[in-house]
Amino acid sequence: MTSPTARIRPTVPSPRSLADLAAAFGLAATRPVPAQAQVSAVASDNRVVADGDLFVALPGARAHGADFAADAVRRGAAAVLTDAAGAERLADLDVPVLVADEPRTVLGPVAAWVHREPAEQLATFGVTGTNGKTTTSYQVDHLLRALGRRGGLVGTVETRAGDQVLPSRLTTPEAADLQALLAAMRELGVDALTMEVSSHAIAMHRVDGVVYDVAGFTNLSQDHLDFHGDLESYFGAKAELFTPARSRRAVVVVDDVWGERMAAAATVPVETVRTVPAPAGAPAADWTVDHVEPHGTGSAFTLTHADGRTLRTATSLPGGFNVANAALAVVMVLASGVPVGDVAAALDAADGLSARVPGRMEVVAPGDAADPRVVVDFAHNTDALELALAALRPTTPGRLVVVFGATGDRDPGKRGAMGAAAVAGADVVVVTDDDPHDEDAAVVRAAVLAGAREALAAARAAGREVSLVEVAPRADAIRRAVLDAAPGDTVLVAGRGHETIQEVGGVDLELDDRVEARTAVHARAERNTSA
Ligand SMILES: CC(=O)N[C@H]1[C@@H](OP(=O)(O)OP(=O)(O)OC[C@H]2O[C@@H](n3ccc(=O)[nH]c3=O)[C@H](O)[C@@H]2O)O[C@H](CO)[C@@H](O)[C@@H]1O[C@H](C)C(=O)N[C@@H](C)C(=O)N[C@H](CCC(=O)O)C(=O)O
Ligand SMILES: Nc1ncnc2c1ncn2[C@@H]1O[C@H](COP(=O)(O)OP(=O)(O)OP(=O)(O)O)[C@@H](O)[C@H]1O
Repeated sequence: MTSPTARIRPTVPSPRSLADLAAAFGLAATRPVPAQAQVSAVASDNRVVADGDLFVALPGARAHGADFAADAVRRGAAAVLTDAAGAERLADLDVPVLVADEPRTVLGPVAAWVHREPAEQLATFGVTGTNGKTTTSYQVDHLLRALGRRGGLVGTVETRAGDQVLPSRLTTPEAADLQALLAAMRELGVDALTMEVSSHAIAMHRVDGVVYDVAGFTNLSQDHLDFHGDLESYFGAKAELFTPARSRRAVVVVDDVWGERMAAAATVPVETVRTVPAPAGAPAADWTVDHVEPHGTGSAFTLTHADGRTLRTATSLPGGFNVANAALAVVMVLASGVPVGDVAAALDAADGLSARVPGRMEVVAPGDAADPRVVVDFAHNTDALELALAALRPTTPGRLVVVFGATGDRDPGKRGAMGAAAVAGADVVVVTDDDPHDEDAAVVRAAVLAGAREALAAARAAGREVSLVEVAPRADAIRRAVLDAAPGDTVLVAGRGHETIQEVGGVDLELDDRVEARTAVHARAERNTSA
């Protein structure tokens, strides 16, 4: 995770009275607030504080923000908001200090207030779910731009505000940064915001202060249980998004039981989308997808509402799960009130849902008579890995090769399952490193290999020959997989997608799977020409 050094914020400050802020939120101050005191923006990290900011010093797992308040003031912070413990440490600070019981729970509404509720001046779309948030949000933004809107995008890969693009640190930014970003978008003339809403963000109040016009749910499967503890808590965190405090309408994919439960749990109007044949007894969905057919590198499909509205379009991304993402994106835009005829016309003009999503089923080499196809994907949990392999199998005449690992310091429970999923879905399994973080990479690989080896016996009993190798570091694994593959094979490099930094033992190493894969493809070409 790179340190924050910059953030997108409005260029023209529009200060508000600190005394009015304290009154509006019932915040006590450690000393009287001067009547003329003003704040123009909010920051919760001293490293991005600018002149006139309110610095919010949050208690955290690794530090208390109060430790950074003096530096924040040196950088121009005009006031501090913190909890009682923080206020005790800041008795000598020479700016006003406001006190809240739970600064994290007021941070979002306070930042929205300071920036004059920017989310209310944008059409806002939020996407949550274990997998598909990035892909779906890119498709929503693509469709909104095709409809002539000036789209803003916030998510795992990047933050786009008008023509400003900044790489992302978090999938969902902290509330102070998010509200500054929304205010900057408003200033730039952006009129529609699409963003990913992670379950961490909901649980940590990062999106408090935003009520999404439309909130979408992709799916839920095992991930992030190291943070949420169990699936029910993980589900509960996501369900919070589909309440009046956080959204006005919900669109829920009901392809799995968690989707059905989410549709039932939502306390805002819900439109359901079913993209696979309904199991017996399942309630009818509002929207259904059928007539799915191969279309270029992806699929064409028909979306039909129970009231007869229908449209046919396509996504350029492979796999049934990308039909689900595309259908969700279309229904989210329809749910915002855009007539189906306008959406259909925009899709026709924009070649369907054809957003290129960095590191999501990104084709590095198309494959030809001399070389294998090489694809880089972000699949980094069991469900995603299974689906990514299944998506590539039908267009792989030769062997399906997968190069992947598991993240260190996260969710050890999913490592064996990922190893097993790789053996079940591929012909050649290369276990390597993902982002080890501070964990011993060999220990992580061993856990993945253990699950793979167990599945190997079952695969061989079923008559499938699967080869399993361990190669580290990751760059060598990618190179070896590409050099050893044959024409007609597909090499899937999974887990890191768009990422360009690998965190190993606290050190940020430059590593981009796409660059490594491309280099290996060129090495094949040189080997073939010199042969
Ligand atoms: C579990 C989690 O989300 N923790 C986040 C949380 O950490 P924390 O509360 O422990 O804060 P801390 O690091 O102790 O710092 C305390 C306070 O001091 C401030 N500080 C800290 C250091 C400094 O130099 N200056 C400074 O002002 C911090 O901004 C913070 O307000 O607040 C920090 C400051 O914003 C975040 O950096 C940190 O995200 C960590 C790095 C993280 O890895 N988060 C991941 C798990 C995450 O949020 N992932 C989801 C996506 C998940 C998915 O779907 O894949 C995401 O939305 O990105
Ligand atoms: N609807 C889906 N169902 C299951 N798997 C999916 C779906 N959409 C994408 N995937 C798989 O999950 C991976 C992650 O997709 P994407 O980045 O769109 O999801 P995400 O929720 O944003 O992930 P993250 O929160 O980690 O950024 C993809 O590379 C693909 O392998």
